Amino acid sequence: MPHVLLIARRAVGHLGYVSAVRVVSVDGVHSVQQWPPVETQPPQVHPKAPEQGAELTSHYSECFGCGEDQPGGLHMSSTIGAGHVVHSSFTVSAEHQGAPGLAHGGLLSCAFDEALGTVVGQLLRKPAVTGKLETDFRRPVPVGSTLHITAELDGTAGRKVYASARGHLGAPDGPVAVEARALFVVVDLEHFTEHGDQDALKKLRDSAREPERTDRWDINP
Ligand SMILES: CCCCCCCCCC(=O)SCCNC(=O)CCNC(=O)[C@H](O)C(C)(C)COP(=O)(O)OP(=O)(O)OC[C@H]1O[C@@H](n2cnc3c(N)ncnc32)[C@H](O)[C@@H]1OP(=O)(O)O
Repeated sequence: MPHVLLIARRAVGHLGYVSAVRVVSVDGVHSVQQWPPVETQPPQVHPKAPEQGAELTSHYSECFGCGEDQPGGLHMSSTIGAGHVVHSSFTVSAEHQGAPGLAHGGLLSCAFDEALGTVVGQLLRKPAVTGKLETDFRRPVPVGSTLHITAELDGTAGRKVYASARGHLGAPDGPVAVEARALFVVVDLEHFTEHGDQDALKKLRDSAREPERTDRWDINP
C-alpha cells in the first residue's frame, strides 16, 4: 500500500498556534503523531532576518553541512523562501555512499539537521542547537542526485523551537524521499564559549566582521 501523509494544521485562537497531525500509512502499518508534540506559539521571524529570495552564505566556513573550507562536507546551499521557510539543496556524491551508489542514511539526516538548523538560525537569529532529530527515509537517494529540501519553522514553546522538512528527489516538485522533524533548543552563547574551540570561535568572530558579510548574525559569539 502506498504511504499516505496527511498534515492538518489549525490555529488555536490567540493562545496556541500549531496543531499538526500526521497520519502515516506504510504497507498497512499506521502510526499517528502530533507535530509539534506540544502547544506552540507562532514563530517570530527576527526583523533582521534575510528577506525572501536571499541566497545564504555559510554560517561557518568549516561547518560540515555548508562550509566551503570543509573538503569532505555536504556543501549545501540555501535560500530564504516565503513565510517561515528555507530551501536547501544537497547533491549526493560518491563520498556520501552507504550502500553502493546510494546515499548513507546518516548523512541524509545530517543534511536535514543542517537545513533545519538553517531555518531556525536564519529566521529567528537566536543561537539554538538540535535537541532531537527524527528522520523518515521514504525512497533511496542515488549518488549524483540532488535533494531539494524545504525546511519550515512550525512553532516555539519557550526555548523550544520545532521545525520540519521534506526532501524532494531531483527537483523541487520531485517525489519526497526523506522527511524530518526536529526540536531545537535556544541556548546562551556560553554553550559555545564553554564547550567549543576558542580559536575556531575567534575565526568566526573575525569573519563576521568582514564588511562584505552583511548577512552575518548580530549574535555570533
Ligand atoms: C544559521 C545557523 C545554521 C546552523 C546550521 C547547523 C545545524 C546543526 C545544528 C547541530 O547539529 S547542533 C549540535 C548537536 N546538538 C547538540 O550538541 C546539543 C547537545 N545537547 C545540549 O547541549 C543540551 O541537552 C540542550 C542545550 C539541547 C538542552 O539542555 P539545557 O540544559 O539547556 O535545557 P533542558 O535540558 O532543560 O531542555 C530544555 C527543554 O527542551 C526539552 N528537551 C531537551 N532535549 C530534548 C529531547 N531530546 N527531547 C525532548 N525534549 C527535549 C527539555 O525537556 C526542556 O523542556 P521544558 O522547557 O518543557 O522543560
